[in-house]
Amino acid sequence: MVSLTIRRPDDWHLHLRDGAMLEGVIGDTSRHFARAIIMPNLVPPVVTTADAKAYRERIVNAIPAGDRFEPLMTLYLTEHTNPDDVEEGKRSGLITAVKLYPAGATTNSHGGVRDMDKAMPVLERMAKIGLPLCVHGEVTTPEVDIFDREKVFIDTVLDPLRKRLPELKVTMEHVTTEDGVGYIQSAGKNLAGSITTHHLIINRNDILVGGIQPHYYCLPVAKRENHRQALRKAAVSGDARFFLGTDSAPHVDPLKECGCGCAGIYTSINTMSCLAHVFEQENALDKLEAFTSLNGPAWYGLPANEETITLVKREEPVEFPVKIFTGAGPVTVFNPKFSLHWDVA
Ligand SMILES: NC(=O)N[C@@H](CC(=O)O)C(=O)O
Ligand SMILES: [Zn+2]
Ligand SMILES: [Zn+2]
Repeated sequence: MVSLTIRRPDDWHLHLRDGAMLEGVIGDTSRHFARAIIMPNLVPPVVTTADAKAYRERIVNAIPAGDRFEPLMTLYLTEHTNPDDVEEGKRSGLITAVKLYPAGATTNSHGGVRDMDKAMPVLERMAKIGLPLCVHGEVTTPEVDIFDREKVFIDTVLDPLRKRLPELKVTMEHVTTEDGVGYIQSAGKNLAGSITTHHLIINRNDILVGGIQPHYYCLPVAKRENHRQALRKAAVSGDARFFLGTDSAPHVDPLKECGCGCAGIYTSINTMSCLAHVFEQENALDKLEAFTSLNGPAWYGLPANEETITLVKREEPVEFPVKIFTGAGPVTVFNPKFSLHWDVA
């Protein structure tokens, strides 16, 4: 039997939601992952340190007995965010990053930033105290084609911001294009990127060919095959600037399977099996640990986990449920469309 032991992984971009959904999904992450950066796009969003403290408590209370899991909290940046509150959040150890959602870019982002100038006082403070900015890197201008939103964001928002504030550490989250990969590779310092599990596996055909496939729809939307290939190369390269952020984003099926389905793919439960498969296909199983367990902590200035997990390759396919049933309703699990043989022992 083939097996692989790596340091316990972390997820550097995760949606846990709240209430019954939180209770229904958290075990799928805490089973394998030691830590995760928790996205703040609740309704209403997590905007102050006090909000984050209360949300953290709700998360900790939902962790299944016996699991060890540390939620790393983020604040949702608005045009009214108070720099002192942000600094207090970092100093107290509660806040790991601040999240920029351009207004309207994705699920629950209407309270995000419209005018970057208004966010500058907070961003300047973050640069000063060494607090990273996580960005959903898409413009929302209606003239820009949805498949070009990431590239245009880099050219018109991210690059100018980084020139204006070179000391600000920026994580480009859920990178989906070769442009994003190239921009990160060419940046001198203070820029890294997370890559999701599903963007290593699907391209835009999976959403649109043979009928519209809502469970492959997420934002940023999956792109052409050449972009998927660029993401795979970056993920398996060992380059310390790329690490896993699953962007596992549960929505109940009725909200995805309808006339205006929302964006988000649920991958927490089978992410490690999918990733081992992808890294093996790329002849790069020796780079899996860097991607899931080493590069992320190094970027966020945290120690790598001491505990390990062992992945084993089974003869028979490992079966995952088609859906999980949460108290909020059913959530369809990401189907990679190949059989999975790698299992976390
Ligand atoms: N990725 C998604 O498609 N959806 C995320 C939001 C986000 O990360 O952009 C969600 O909260 O559902
Ligand atoms: Zn996003
Ligand atoms: Zn997300």
